[in-house]
Amino acid sequence: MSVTVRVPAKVNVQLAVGAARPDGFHDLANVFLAVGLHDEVTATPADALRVTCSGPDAGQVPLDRTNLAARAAIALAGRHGLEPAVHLHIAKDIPVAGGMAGGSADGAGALLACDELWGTNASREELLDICAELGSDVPFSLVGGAALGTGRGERLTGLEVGGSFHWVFAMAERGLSTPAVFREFDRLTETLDVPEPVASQELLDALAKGDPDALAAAVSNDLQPAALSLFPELAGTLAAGRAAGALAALVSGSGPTTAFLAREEESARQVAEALRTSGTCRTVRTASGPVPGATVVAPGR
Ligand SMILES: C[C@](O)(CO)[C@H](O)COP(=O)(O)OP(=O)(O)OC[C@H]1O[C@@H](n2ccc(N)nc2=O)[C@H](O)[C@@H]1O
Ligand SMILES: Nc1ncnc2c1ncn2[C@@H]1O[C@H](COP(=O)(O)OP(=O)(O)OP(=O)(O)O)[C@@H](O)[C@H]1O
Repeated sequence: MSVTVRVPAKVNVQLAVGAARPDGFHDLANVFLAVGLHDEVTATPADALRVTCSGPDAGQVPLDRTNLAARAAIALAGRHGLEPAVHLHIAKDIPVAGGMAGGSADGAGALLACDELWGTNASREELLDICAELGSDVPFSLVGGAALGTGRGERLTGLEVGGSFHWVFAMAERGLSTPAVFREFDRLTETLDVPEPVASQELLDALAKGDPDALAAAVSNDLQPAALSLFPELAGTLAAGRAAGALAALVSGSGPTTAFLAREEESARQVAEALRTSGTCRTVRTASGPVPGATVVAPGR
């Protein structure tokens, strides 16, 4: 018997960042959109906890108890008085350390897979609680679609989206550490008055209408200057996508993946092709969103 769960990546269409809090985290107005790049997590009974990973970036994924999938299994087992005796296999297609919540997706996926495998029947509320303990992005990986995250990004309100948006993602030659990008944000804003983060009404309206031009005019990422400061070559990738006709070009979350919004599927393909030949990135993918969050795809024997 094993259970497989499919979990999407995310792009942040707005990431408004407040000043550092006493606990080191930052309050956010974080508008997430789940996009059609997926990891799959398969949970199979085993003698002891074990994590394996396949896919082009598998070598960069830790296979010990720091892996978010392992931490999710340990957290669920702990709450239900069980041993986390499970083999978790991650089929990884989401770029690692790319700002697309790849590790978070695996945490949410493992949690749902183990809940199904062990019959723990955790309520949605308990699952979301565990997700929030694992990381700020993990609750969104569970729910998917589109949502506004407040607090450190873990308190979610679902958003209506009136259509599908077409994206191109350019993966960079190396990763960026999320804490390092937030630290660089703190350094760059040290002498500034950082306002309270608020969601943009124009952006929420654009999502609700499904209007790519309006969304392109409203996207923003307060972490972008920090990501560019740590990884200046990303400016060249953003320029190449804009020159190829992208409606908007931005760093995805803490980066270094860059995201390009296109009006339709065909123009997304053209932007992707231009980026592939630009020599400014490692690989290029297209994906649309919103898509559903963590979903059981194969419960079975
Ligand atoms: C940049 C985003 O991906 C945007 O969605 C998220 O804010 C980051 O979410 P995440 O990777 O799940 O982050 P966590 O594992 O919760 O935190 C990693 C580190 O990022 C920083 N961090 C994260 C979230 C937040 N609201 N403020 C922060 O300052 C902290 O240094 C924290 O130690
Ligand atoms: N299941 C996992 N998959 C990938 N990385 C993981 C996983 N579990 C832990 N990690 C660690 O987390 C680091 C960040 O990886 P991840 O792919 O989650 O970054 P990210 O997509 O930038 O995250 P976010 O967008 O949530 O900030 C990796 O360098 C790795 O050491």
